[in-house]
This record gives sequence, C-alpha cells and structure tokens, in this order.
Amino acid sequence: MNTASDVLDLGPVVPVVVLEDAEHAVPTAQALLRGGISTIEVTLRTPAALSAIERIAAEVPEVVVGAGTITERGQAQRAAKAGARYLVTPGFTETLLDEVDDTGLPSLPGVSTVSEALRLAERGARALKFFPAEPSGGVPALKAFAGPLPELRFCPTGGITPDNASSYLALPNVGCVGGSWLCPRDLLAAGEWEQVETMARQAAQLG
Ligand SMILES: O=C[C@H](O)COP(=O)(O)O
Ligand SMILES: CC(=O)C(=O)O
Repeated sequence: MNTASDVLDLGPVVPVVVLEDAEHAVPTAQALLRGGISTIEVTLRTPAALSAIERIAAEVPEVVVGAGTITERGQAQRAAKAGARYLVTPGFTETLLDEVDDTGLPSLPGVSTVSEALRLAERGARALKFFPAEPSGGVPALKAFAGPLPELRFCPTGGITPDNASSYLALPNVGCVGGSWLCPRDLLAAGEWEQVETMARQAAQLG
C-alpha cells in the first residue's frame, strides 16, 4: 500500500473508530478482520489513540491501521512513529499538509468543496476524504464534483450509514466510505466483539 488511492481500495468501508481504552484496540481490529474488514482508522481524539495504533500495528499486522483526526502540529509525526500506515485529516491547513507529507505516508486530506479539492489536486492529491459528507451535500454533491474533477476519487465520511452507503459506493468517483457505525463506543466499552464482527461482515459486503 503506497498511495492514497491504495487506501481507497482496501475495501468498501473504512471503520472510523474512537478508542477510549488502548486495551480495546487489538480485539476491535481482530473483530473487524474476522468480519472481512482489513483496515481501521483510529482517530486521534483520545489519549489512548497512539497506544492503540501501536498495538494494532504490532499485534494485528493484517489490518492496515491508519490515524484519523489529524488536526494539530506534531500529530502526523507521532502517528507515523506509532505505526500508522496512512493518515486522515478532517480538513486541512498548508502546515498540516506539509507535516503529513513529511511523514512519507499516504494520506486522505478532508475537503468539502470544489475549491478545496482543487487546491489539493494542485499539490498532487488524487484521493481525498469528503467530510462531512451528508451535511456537505452527500451523493448529489459528489456526483457534481465528478464533472470538473474527473481525476479525483473520494472517501465520503460523516453521516454514512448501512442504508445510504451503497448509493455513495455506486458513484464512479467514490472508492470507499468511512463511518463510525461499525464500532459504536457502547459496544467497545461492553466488549461486544461478536457484534462488531457481525456489523463488519455486513459492511464488507456493501458495494
Ligand atoms: O466525526 C465523525 C467521523 O469522522 C465519522 O462520522 P460518522 O460518525 O457520521 O460515521
Ligand atoms: C473525519 C475523519 O475521518 C477524521 O476525523 O479524520
């Protein structure tokens, strides 16, 4: 997996996960894998996130672990050091993009407008996050993006559900969708790994 476009090809759904407890990292990744999902985006929204990334990278190497919610200076470097294999940002600043690029890792920077997508295309990006997807116009917006921006592919995230995922995945400029529905906090807190596996299995079949 070398490019951002490769990240979009890891499967139809990227689980976006908030891990409050690093002890949950390995069982979550294993449950996703048993369900047929081979990637996990661990958001840097909790103190446990970097340790969670480290554990998944070391103990569940079959799952390609990414780091999401990169919003502050230094986070890209720390995530790369922890073993993240790709980086995701909800939006971007030039500083953030420079830091992400300096890691050498593939990345999905977040955009929600054509102008933002154009700025990233100018920097060489070909694969982007579309965030927050539903509030930013959803499927009709992405359909419209394809006209002027035919070379760009997207991972819409934000408001994606098992009910609307397929309408995104049917678009030629969508490689995969991101969503938190597979790994809700209450299931992780309760150690309900079989339920995570079941939802992963359903998600893996979307298309
Ligand atoms: O902040 C939101 C996450 O990126 C994923 O969005 P979601 O909870 O709507 O799936
Ligand atoms: C939106 C997203 O995936 C992130 O927080 O990076």
